[in-house]
Amino acid sequence: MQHPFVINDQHVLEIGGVDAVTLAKKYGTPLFVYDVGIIRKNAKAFVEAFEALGVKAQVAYASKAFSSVAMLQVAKQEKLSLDVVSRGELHTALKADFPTEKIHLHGNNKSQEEISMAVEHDIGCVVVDNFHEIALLEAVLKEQGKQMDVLLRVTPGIEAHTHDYILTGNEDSKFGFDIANGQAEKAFLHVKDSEVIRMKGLHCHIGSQIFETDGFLMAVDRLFELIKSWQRDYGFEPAVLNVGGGFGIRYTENDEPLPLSDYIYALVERIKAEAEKAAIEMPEIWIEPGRSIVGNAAATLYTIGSVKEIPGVRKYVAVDGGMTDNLRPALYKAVYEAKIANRADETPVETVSIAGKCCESGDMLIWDIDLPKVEAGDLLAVFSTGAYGYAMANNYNRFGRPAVVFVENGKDKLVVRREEAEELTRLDLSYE
Ligand SMILES: Cc1ncc(COP(=O)(O)O)c(C=O)c1O
Ligand SMILES: N[C@@H](CCCC[NH3+])C(=O)O
Repeated sequence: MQHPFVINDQHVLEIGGVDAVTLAKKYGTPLFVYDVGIIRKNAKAFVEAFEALGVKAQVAYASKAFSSVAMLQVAKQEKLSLDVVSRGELHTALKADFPTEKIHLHGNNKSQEEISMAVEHDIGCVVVDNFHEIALLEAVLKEQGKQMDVLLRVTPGIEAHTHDYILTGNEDSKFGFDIANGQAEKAFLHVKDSEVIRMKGLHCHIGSQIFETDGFLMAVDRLFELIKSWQRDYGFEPAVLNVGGGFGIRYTENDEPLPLSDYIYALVERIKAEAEKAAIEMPEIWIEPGRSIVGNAAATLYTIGSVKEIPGVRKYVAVDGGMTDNLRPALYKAVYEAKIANRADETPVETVSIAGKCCESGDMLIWDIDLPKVEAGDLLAVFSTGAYGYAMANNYNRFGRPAVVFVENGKDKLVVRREEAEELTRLDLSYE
């Protein structure tokens, strides 16, 4: 299935029960449109899989994929926990009145300010990443007279490259404590003896956009090797195992995502078996899905402007957005599918390339896509833009960031206002 939306009898794409032409007229373009029902369905798929297996779990939405007050309110309604990686993401969570005990702070270089804010608001846990941070956290905790649960982020030496997994002897990563070279154990020994840090368990994250369960299972095996040795040497038993995010979604026909519950069934089975072998109590399982919660829930609507044909070479179809609202094609050569939203069931007749409007030749949203004959004023819907789209939006060329609309059961609501040109000078100070 190319996209999860409906084409109505006026031949127009509908998202969450509202047609794209109406949305574009009402809110302008470029416009991120989320079908909130899909976000809820994705969240429930994880939560209900754990419930069905009777396993204690936390599904922490990785808010880096798309953070806004409305999004975090939906996450809260769906009983998710939350992974934040910055002061801004934590601030957004507080604005959304997210239960602080369900917030986990991540980051490979957390500042004293971020750590202080987390401790001040009594968040649920800090995922510690390096020795510098352990010292900062201890100092802040002592200063505020508090204690904090932590997970130790370890690098298990497994790197997932979508379909294959590479075992690297010496993990080359800016994140976490390496298991192989003993850093993880050194950090564990420090944390275990701390008066203010409570060692709750282990965390690992092997990558993103992963389509198979094998990589996760290999990571679980590595974690249990570690747990068994720490259990033998120090009597350690983890209360929590956090295996990160990375569950893959469909961008194009080359992507074949698993049902989200499949990852959970496989993970729980392996963790149960390993816990039994190690004769320890089944730990709580935490996961941190980002992309798989929001990625396929949104499309971006653009208005087509200039159409430039270079005979025998290429037809460039330019839209009113580009790398400022979707950096992924320029950054990762990411590939997307799209449709002309106002004539969504028309048969493609030509191959064109979709250009953004930034002053960069590399600002291309889609190379070589088959579309019906397009003209200025047509509406282009690019699918699966819900994760790392708005989140990585930027102001290059001083374009304002697009608006975001949530649609559910035929009702649309603006949840992030469009950034207007006047707002782009709000931080500028005069030099006259
Ligand atoms: C630690 C951590 N957790 C969770 C995620 C979310 O990943 P995804 O959006 O692929 O589920 C990431 C990003 O890769 C991450 O670095
Ligand atoms: N931003 C990336 C993923 C980074 C995942 C976070 N560690 C993307 O768009 O695919």
